[in-house]
Amino acid sequence: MLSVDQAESLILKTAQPLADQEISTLLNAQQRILATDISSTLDFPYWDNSAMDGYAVRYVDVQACGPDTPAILDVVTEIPAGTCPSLSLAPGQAARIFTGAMVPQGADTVVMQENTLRQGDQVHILQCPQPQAFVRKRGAYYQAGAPVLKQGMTLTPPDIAILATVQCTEIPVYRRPVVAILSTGNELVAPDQPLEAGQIVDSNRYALAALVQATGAEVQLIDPVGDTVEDLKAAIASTILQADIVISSGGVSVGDYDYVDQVLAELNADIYIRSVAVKPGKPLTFATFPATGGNQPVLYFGLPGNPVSALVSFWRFVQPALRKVSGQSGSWRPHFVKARTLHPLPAGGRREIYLWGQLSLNDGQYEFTLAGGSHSSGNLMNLSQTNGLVMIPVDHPAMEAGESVSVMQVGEAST
Ligand SMILES: Nc1nc2c(c(=O)[nH]1)N[C@H]1C(S)=C(S)[C@@H](COP(=O)(O)OP(=O)(O)OC[C@H]3O[C@@H](n4cnc5c(N)ncnc54)[C@H](O)[C@@H]3O)O[C@H]1N2
Ligand code: MOO
Ligand SMILES: [Mg+2]
Repeated sequence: MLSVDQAESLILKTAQPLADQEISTLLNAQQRILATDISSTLDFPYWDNSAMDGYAVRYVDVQACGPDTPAILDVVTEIPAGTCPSLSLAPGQAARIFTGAMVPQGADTVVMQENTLRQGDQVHILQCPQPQAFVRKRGAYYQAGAPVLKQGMTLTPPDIAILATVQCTEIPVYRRPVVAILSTGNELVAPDQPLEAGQIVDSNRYALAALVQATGAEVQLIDPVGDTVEDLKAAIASTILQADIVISSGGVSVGDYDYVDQVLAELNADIYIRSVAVKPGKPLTFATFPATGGNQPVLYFGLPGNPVSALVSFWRFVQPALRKVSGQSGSWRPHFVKARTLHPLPAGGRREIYLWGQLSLNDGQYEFTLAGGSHSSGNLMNLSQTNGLVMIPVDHPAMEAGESVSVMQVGEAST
């Protein structure tokens, strides 16, 4: 049995980024992973432009003015946004200008309309502006050629605004990994089917699909498979041809109907992990199948069937691998924060324990509220709104309320 750290290292060493790239449009770029650095041949702002509705002036013409001694300038042109000024300002002249419009040659300062008085073809400047006030200079925010977005970034709405601004409309992104989700078990019934005695509704399929989708990968739902070697073998054999990653749940323990490891071996998978010293989630299978068609090997995660075990195993081991395979830069590992536990916690044993609950941020300090009810791996009813899992190290003594604990963040902390 491997320790959690050993299992994590082995998985992350084996998982490699998909090399394949594709082109995304701006409207589909949300959450995609950028495959190259992006720079632009354009400065930003593209040209000197006004930050206010008002008058473009020469600073020297207005530097001595005030409410009782206004500078009086001839308004010689009007420049709405989107037009190119047709003349240069000469001494004593001003241009009527609007927010976003190009500042004309000769002008270096914009006076906001509120500090002026318009009289016919002339404008009275009533307040002396700062030199270069309200002029957004060409290249002030970005100079052509500099990197603006980095390879490996997960694109967010502000990044998409930047891509549009630099006119990058064909965005090189990594192909999204295809992740197949396979539930195993004779007892499984679909959520909309009548439940017979002894059956259980297949919740793992939906929870895992949601978790995979949240990483930006593409979900491929496989029909649930019964506990026979033949059915499982057929299902896994066909699934590995269509997916980059396969996640199954159930059938990885030691029961007579737990066939996943046997089938993987019969299909010539390389099995790296069969169990991990973690609770919940001890029976975790991690294997690979050789690459087909020159791509990366297919990764196989056989998660335990217990609904909480399946989720915790995903958060702890699958999600980091998925981040790496997707081409994300930065740390793929789960994010742990130090928090104050609001409840006493049990002692650790021979396995690293994860207990679920709520992480909140109060006055700059994280606090962890342990979910009430049973922390059995078969109880998913108290998992609702889980955003943190407190980690109790191997052989750690019991903890009192108020002690500092390590919490794996699996959602946004509430405030
Ligand atoms: N003798 C031993 N028995 C068990 C051990 C052990 O070490 N020795 N380990 C236990 C632990 S820990 C876990 S975790 C489970 C893992 O079991 P499997 O991965 O083999 O999963 P199954 O036996 O198929 O199912 C376990 C449990 O989960 C329910 N289940 C399965 N699939 C789904 C699904 N898609 N949605 C919702 N619930 C599901 C299933 O009905 C069972 O109740 O093994 C222990 N046993
Ligand atoms: O490892 Mo099992 O997941 O403890 O219930
Ligand atoms: Mg079993």
